[in-house]
Amino acid sequence: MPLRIDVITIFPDYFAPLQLSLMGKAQQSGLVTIAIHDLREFTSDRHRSVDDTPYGGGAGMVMTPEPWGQAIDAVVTDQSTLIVPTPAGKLFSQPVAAELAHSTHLIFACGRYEGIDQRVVEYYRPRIDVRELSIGDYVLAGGDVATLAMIEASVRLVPGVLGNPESLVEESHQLPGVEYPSYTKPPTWRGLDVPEVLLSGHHDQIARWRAEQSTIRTTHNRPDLLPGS
Ligand SMILES: OB(O)c1ccc2cc[nH]c2c1
Repeated sequence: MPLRIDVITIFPDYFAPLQLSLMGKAQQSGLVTIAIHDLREFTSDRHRSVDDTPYGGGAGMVMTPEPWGQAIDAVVTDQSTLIVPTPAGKLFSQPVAAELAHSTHLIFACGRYEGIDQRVVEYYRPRIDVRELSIGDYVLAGGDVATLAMIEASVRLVPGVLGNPESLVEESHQLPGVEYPSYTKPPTWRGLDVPEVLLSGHHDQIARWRAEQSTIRTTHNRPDLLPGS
């Protein structure tokens, strides 16, 4: 059963990259199906409007609930997970990507402006799994880029998508900490040599060096990921 993904957005063109590279191959292989829906197709006024002023005042506009209700109703099943990208959401992570990779149906609701009327989340929460997710502590102009990131991080974990599943084993955020630095040919580049141990053929020494480098890199870049932190 392929993973089905429906993306609802006012900027369908943002998702053209999903036809390229690994994401494109995943769709061609039938492991994943991805459909992009223009929210404005679900409006009923001549201006195809999707936003209005916020109750309670404040700057900006809020996305009105009804187009979202119409759009989500058009694709939702009781197997769906509705994902709403928002800076206010729980933090997306590699474990969350792994969960999504093993889902049946994902619906991404890509908000813009100041976000989507909260009643959309409230309406679907009793009916299906609803997850408000953030990709980090910064604010984008909408949920589209966050959705692209979450789709790519999740789809690459769908069994069969990556040619060599071995490459998943040692990558950052799979194991505690971040991964060791990588090198390839040439052995010397602009006066910089590849660490000698990597050319030694001593696999135990290479494994030890890589574990040390992972710890050094994690300590320097992501001490929060160190075991026991
Ligand atoms: O930074 B974000 O992840 C994000 C997500 C959704 C919306 C909607 C309006 N601004 C947004 C920002």
